[in-house]
Amino acid sequence: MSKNICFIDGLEGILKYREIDINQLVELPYDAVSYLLILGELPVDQELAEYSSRLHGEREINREVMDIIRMCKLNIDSMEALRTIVSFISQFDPDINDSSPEGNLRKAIRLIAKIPTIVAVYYRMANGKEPLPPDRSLSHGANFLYMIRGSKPSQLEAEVMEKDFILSAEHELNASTFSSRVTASTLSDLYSAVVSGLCTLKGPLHGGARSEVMNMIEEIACPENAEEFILEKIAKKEKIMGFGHRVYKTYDPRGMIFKQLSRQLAEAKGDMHWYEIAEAIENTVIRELVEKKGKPIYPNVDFYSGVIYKYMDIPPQLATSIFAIGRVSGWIAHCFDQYEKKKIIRPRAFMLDEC
Ligand SMILES: CC(=O)SCCNC(=O)CCNC(=O)[C@H](O)C(C)(C)COP(=O)(O)OP(=O)(O)OC[C@H]1O[C@@H](n2cnc3c(N)ncnc32)[C@H](O)[C@@H]1OP(=O)(O)O
Ligand SMILES: O=C([O-])CC(=O)C(=O)O
Repeated sequence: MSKNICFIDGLEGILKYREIDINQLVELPYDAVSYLLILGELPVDQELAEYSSRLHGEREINREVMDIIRMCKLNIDSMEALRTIVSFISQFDPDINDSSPEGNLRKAIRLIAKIPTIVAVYYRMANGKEPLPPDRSLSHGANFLYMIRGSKPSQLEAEVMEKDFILSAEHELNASTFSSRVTASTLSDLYSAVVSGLCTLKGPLHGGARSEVMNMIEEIACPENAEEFILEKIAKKEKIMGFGHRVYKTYDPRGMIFKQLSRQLAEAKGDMHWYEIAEAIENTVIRELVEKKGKPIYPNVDFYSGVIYKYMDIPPQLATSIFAIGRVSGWIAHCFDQYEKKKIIRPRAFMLDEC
């Protein structure tokens, strides 16, 4: 595979997957972006139809898996359930011991297809509702919303969910992808590598920031409270969740798209409340940290995505799992790249001083 999986220019705010700009990618179906990441090229129509049909046909989970999900406690973050269940389902994969590229692709498709079902089944059980079987006729985004809600989403909501998965899908050597790659570098199996990614994504300095953003917005409650809340956090030297990035020293291009999408949802629902709280937070952070202190602390991918979930009635408990549904294609693309290298990743301890 010749094209780089990801390119980031953190000073100019440019992001590409396989040489295609994120602003173009976000207009495609998630299945096409998943194919691009994993197989290296955008699919032609027939290839996309076949890939989607394989993905949509692998969404179901078996009875034993449902029984184990039922045993999870009801009040945990869905990431805890997801991490456990992904580890559990590897034993049912007929290709678990086939590490050929074809065997790995079949495992990849099962993982990408089943992860949204696991999250939705856990969520419905935890809320005392019967789980729903996936609907093969729906896109990745629409099917996920259908499985958690029990009714088909509006076209706008389905499109926003697809775009969320695309914007979350890949980001070079972020902490969770690095974890997955390290696991793959030992030639361990794909399920193990994805479990590594899940465990690392969960932390609040990484994918876990999304649910913290939602909690913060709820705590602030109205736009007039935002400034005082943020000033207090800054005075106490606390980090503001959903802001700052190791690589971007300007506005995260995905943050910009998420902001537009959350405004679009707010306008469509005729309710600017959550959007206005978010904008008041952003204005205060930019004024206090960027303009007054010269620190490049802008909204990252986790900030306005949290606002979107408020408009789609998605609870904080699901936020990081939704990130994982998108990111799994990126983890797998990196694992495939690592499997081809057949080289163990083993940094020296002094490199930690540079982290
Ligand atoms: C999908 C993702 O993983 S995107 C990131 C999601 N995480 C978050 O939103 C959590 C909040 N943000 C952060 O913790 C950080 O910005 C990180 C982890 C994303 C990046 O961290 P680093 O590159 O190591 O930056 P670091 O933490 O060293 O911060 C540099 C300076 O900016 C400040 N800073 C960084 N982020 C923030 C923030 N969100 N709020 C307030 N101050 C911040 C730090 O306090 C530090 O100030 P100092 O130099 O005066 O000590
Ligand atoms: O790249 C990183 O460090 C964090 C990350 O996963 C992202 O921004 O999507």
